Amino acid sequence: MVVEDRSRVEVMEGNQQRVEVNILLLGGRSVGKTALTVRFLTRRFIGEYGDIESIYSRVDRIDGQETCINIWDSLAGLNSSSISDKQLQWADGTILVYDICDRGSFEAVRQQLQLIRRGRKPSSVPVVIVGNKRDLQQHRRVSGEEGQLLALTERCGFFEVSAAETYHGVLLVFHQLVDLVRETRALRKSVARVKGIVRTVSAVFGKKRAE
Ligand SMILES: Nc1nc2c(ncn2[C@@H]2O[C@H](COP(=O)(O)OP(=O)(O)OP(=O)(O)O)[C@@H](O)[C@H]2O)c(=O)[nH]1
Repeated sequence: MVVEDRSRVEVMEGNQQRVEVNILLLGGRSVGKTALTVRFLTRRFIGEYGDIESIYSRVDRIDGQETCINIWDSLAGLNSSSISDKQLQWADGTILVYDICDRGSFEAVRQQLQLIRRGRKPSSVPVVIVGNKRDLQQHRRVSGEEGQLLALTERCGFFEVSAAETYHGVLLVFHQLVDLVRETRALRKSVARVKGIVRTVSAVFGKKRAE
């Protein structure tokens, strides 16, 4: 029986295990993907970021488990809702970012969600939706309720944050997604285990019936 195990568990010195989680950041232009990534990695907000697409890593201890979080900070293309197959295959979980002052970026998140979920069960692809730039309340174009409703109907996590103002909210976003990825992996493993038992039992009883 072949069980697909994407846990990528690495055994380190002293028999400690390190888990790897790949997180893909998507969203329209200038919604703050790099700002969120930099905030999470360095606790800082710089203000201006170049147009660079990169994969960054940070190691955290989450629930007593050493976890290497790899973050693919994608560049929004001309068509802000496009996602490559390579990105989808790489990601264990996705953060979809919109700017609360830009309705177009909210619609782009809706479209990206459809692309990610194409032909897959919602439970197999953990997604957290993030409304960024919460500090710019006077320019708000997307209400918190709209964001929440989208997340609820699509079974995603949801946060409104300000990469410019706080580190803690940003930390919660990344950690919630890591939790969701770990739950999904555990579920996948137990389903595979049950399928294996069912197969063994059917093989034994099938043989007995044939004798
Ligand atoms: N006021 C405010 N500005 C923010 C916030 N987050 C990001 N910005 C600003 O928004 C602009 C775009 O931020 P980026 O992080 O470069 O956005 P991006 O989504 O990576 O942009 P692309 O490179 O186009 O994909 C920058 O000028 C940031 O300073 C925020 O929480 N509040």
